[in-house]
Amino acid sequence: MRLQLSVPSNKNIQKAIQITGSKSETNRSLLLQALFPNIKIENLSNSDDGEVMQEGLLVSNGEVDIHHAGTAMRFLTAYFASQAGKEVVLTGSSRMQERPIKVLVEALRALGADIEYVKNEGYPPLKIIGKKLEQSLVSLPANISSQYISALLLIAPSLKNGLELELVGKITSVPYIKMTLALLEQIGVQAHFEGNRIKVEPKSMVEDTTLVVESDWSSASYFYSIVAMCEVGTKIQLSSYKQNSLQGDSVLSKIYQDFGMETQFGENTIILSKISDNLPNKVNYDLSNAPDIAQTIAVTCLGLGMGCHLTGLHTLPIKETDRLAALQTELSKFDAKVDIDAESLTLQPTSNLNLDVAIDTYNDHRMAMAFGPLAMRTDLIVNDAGVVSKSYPDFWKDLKTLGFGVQEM
Ligand SMILES: O=C(O)C1=C[C@@H](OP(=O)(O)O)[C@@H](O)[C@H](O)C1
Ligand SMILES: C=C(OP(=O)(O)O)C(=O)O
Repeated sequence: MRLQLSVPSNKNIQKAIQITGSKSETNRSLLLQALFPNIKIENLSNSDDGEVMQEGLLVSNGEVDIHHAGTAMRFLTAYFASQAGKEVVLTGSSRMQERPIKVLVEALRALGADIEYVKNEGYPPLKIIGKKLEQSLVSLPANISSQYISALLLIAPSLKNGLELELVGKITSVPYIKMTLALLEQIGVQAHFEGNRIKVEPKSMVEDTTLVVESDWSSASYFYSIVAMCEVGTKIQLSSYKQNSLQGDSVLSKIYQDFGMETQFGENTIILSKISDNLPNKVNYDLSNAPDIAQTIAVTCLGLGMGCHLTGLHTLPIKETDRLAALQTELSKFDAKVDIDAESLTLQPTSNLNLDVAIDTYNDHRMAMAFGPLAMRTDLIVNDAGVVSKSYPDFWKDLKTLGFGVQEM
């Protein structure tokens, strides 16, 4: 699907949008529910990633294809490895077969798991023969993806002696690890995270518990970007959100103050308001705790004619696409000057944006959604716009609700 996007006729938007549950919280909650069936879940994500996780958890034998879903790949690897009697080949899209998983496989093998690489050493697909894992202490690198750590923590309470992890190197994407621990706590599992060690106690049964998934803050980022590019006075209400979020991307409410915005927290809602046009020329952020909003912020800066220096982006090259390279290519189509290195991106302020640029999306939902808001500033085309379904299938419909022109070509 190729979409032509154009600016809303009324740039002073006043609308309300309901966003579905966080895909990160959803996929964790689903795994916990598979281990402890008396858990109930509310406000599940309607994303492709949530669906493949749900379907994957139902399989006992045969092939499980999780397509592009990193969390499903990593969480299900740990799940199947720990389930005696299950035997699967866990595979994914061609990009998933390029996303590394060795750190997790080696940690699980050290705990006693039976996992083999079907094609290339260190990458999916994996043949997993489920076993009762007997070991309870393992050490693993923490600087590549926090998802390996969350995967181990999620199965930890179901292991006979629980689990103790020693994290080696600088820990990346820390809020996602804390989210996992917070969900364990909500179901009554005891866990401690201090320095580079995490210990999770075993638990054979949990009380009846309902996990209420907060809506997705990474999805909210695109509305922050839209409001930032609107007239002063614009307000968009999003639900269902809370001030004490488990999601690190809720840092958006602070970051977007730099773009002349304010976030008001109500009961279950946030209202994003544009309150000032007085903006700095350049902003700097370390996004090692919130890597998924890097694309949104870079495009907001482009749209507002601001520069930015974004650091802590060392995980971006192994996500749905190499996001650093993809950002550089696509931002440059607007005549922007962009420099990247292994962990940072620098965008120079750009005043005149090229017209009718066609954005390539590289099978990456966030490339499509990050550039969508730029239609506030210039008409543009988004190629393969259907990629948004990975995390936010209703994205284009919601943009239409705000008055954007969204035309299939
Ligand atoms: O645990 C999670 O739910 C996630 C962790 C992050 O990955 P990394 O830890 O690989 O940075 C993030 O980018 C991803 O979208 C979701
Ligand atoms: C990196 C992402 O997802 P995953 O790693 O779960 O595929 C994302 O949603 O931005």
